[in-house]
Amino acid sequence: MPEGSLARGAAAAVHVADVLVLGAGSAGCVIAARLSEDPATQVALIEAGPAAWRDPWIRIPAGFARLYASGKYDWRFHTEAEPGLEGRSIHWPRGKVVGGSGAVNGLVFLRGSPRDYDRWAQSGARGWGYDDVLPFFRRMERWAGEPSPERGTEGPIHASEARHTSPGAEAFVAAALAMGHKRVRDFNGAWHEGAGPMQMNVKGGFRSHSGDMFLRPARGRPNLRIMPERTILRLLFEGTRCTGALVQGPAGPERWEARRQVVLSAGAIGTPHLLMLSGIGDGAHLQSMGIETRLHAPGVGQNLQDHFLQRMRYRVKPCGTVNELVRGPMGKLRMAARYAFDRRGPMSIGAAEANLFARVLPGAEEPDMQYLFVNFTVTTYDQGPDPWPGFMFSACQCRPDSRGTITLRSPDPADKPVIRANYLEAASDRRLMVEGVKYARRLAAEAPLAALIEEELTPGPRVQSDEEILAKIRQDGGTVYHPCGTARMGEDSIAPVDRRLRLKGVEGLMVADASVMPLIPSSNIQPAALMIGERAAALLTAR
Ligand SMILES: Cc1cc2nc3c(=O)[nH]c(=O)nc-3n(C[C@H](O)[C@H](O)[C@H](O)COP(=O)(O)OP(=O)(O)OC[C@H]3O[C@@H](n4cnc5c(N)ncnc54)[C@H](O)[C@@H]3O)c2cc1C
Repeated sequence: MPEGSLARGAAAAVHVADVLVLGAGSAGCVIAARLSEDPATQVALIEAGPAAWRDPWIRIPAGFARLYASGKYDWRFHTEAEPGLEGRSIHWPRGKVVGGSGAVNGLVFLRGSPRDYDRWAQSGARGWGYDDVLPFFRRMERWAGEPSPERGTEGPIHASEARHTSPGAEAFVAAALAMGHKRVRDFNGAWHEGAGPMQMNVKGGFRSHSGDMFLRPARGRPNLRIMPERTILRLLFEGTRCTGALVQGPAGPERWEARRQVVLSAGAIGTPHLLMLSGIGDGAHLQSMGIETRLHAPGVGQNLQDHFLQRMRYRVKPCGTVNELVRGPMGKLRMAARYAFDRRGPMSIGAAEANLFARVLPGAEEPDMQYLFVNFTVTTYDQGPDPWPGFMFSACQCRPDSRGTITLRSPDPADKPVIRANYLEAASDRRLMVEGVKYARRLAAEAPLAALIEEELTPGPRVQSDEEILAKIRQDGGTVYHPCGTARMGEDSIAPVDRRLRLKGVEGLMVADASVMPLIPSSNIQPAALMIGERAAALLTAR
């Protein structure tokens, strides 16, 4: 196999562990921490990014926007020119740091709907229905709200309702109630339709992520080696058994060997990329890249799903939006002082402050759109909040039908893979997005919001017909950063991974991250990635 431009130096230093976890992201940190609870199991965890658990911009919830704009800890992926978006290429940030995307994400902590997991089971991931996965959702979380059989209270990831509600967020929820929605008591409970304050993975005003909450407390264990700043180049094999990985370390190439098990947790982009670099993927594609096919697995890199969104941006009357608060040093100082005083205020909020799940299409049997309220507007994140009072909410399709692909650009591990999201390819997605914008306008016209809004900035008042709305969505729509499904579980012959997370046709290789999701959950997907990490650890320890 070609090693590419990343591999330098001559002989690789050899390291051995019982279990080798590849990728210290949301799922990988859970797996390494859980497996190393057994002192007899030697665990090694390999990660490309640094161990920056105490970086204040990771810890402060509002820091996500700064990390996003700066590109710090980001793999900086981009899609190809998207045909459905007038040829625009979309930035796909992915965490490159211990904690992975969970260390840089927007902290929205929603599992999706119980039905999502029943659909997983129906699609061929038997044993992953809601009743099967619920114990693992409960195991990883520590919910600070009202106790319920659906919620865990003893896990490492802290979850709570937003510690701050702005007048805009209150108006958003009130407008949804005026439309006839119910106020949701627990968005991670049995049924989640309606509106309410956002749940976030926050502990005492700080981000609670698996790098910090699972891995950091485990780092003193003599049987756990955490190896940051190492790029995995490809997997190693003996016959049909995966035996380890070739890694580019700070001082040269390293061979990491697993006596018992390799767990690939490099995320929805990294996992299929590494599989293909290792000769596991569609044979014709691998051949076209000059890579010898070890296993013809045409499902690797297929079935890519993501949540697409359209932002509804508003210029509003002065009402305590972040746009107003950050204007001038005094505003910033006040926000910082408030946060320093009691860890509340706008800096305690991640990507959204309030939420609505709604049925938009006539006859829908369950919510098909998610609306996320944000107490600021940006034209682009790198410019920061707009210079006028403003807030926005995103209309996100819960379960898109369009499917994308991840393929190789070259056999060189240093070359980023080719990402095609194929947003809006399915006619059903186009229709729902258009209806989603129209529904958002009805919400904005309800008295509590209408009293604050001065002007719709995006899509804008000139955009009225369905054709105009769709054209605007193609020009302006974006992503909630939830790629998944690129090495899906299933029983059919195309699904690369079985329901025990084993890569089919290879021994000793488990895949455990967002890539195994057969179908995208209806809302933000990190809780599901954490749940997969818990389940993977349980599958490995129950041998
Ligand atoms: C900007 C942003 C905002 C988001 N907002 C939210 C949100 O608010 N709520 C929510 O639920 N979800 C959100 N998400 C999505 C969520 O964070 C991810 O879906 C989830 O963290 C994925 O977990 P994972 O374990 O599959 O992969 P990741 O957490 O991405 O972990 C993969 C790890 O593998 C490492 N890796 C990959 N390739 C290699 C290699 N070759 N060598 C060494 N290491 C490698 C990566 O560096 C990374 O640490 C967001 C994501 C982003 C990027």
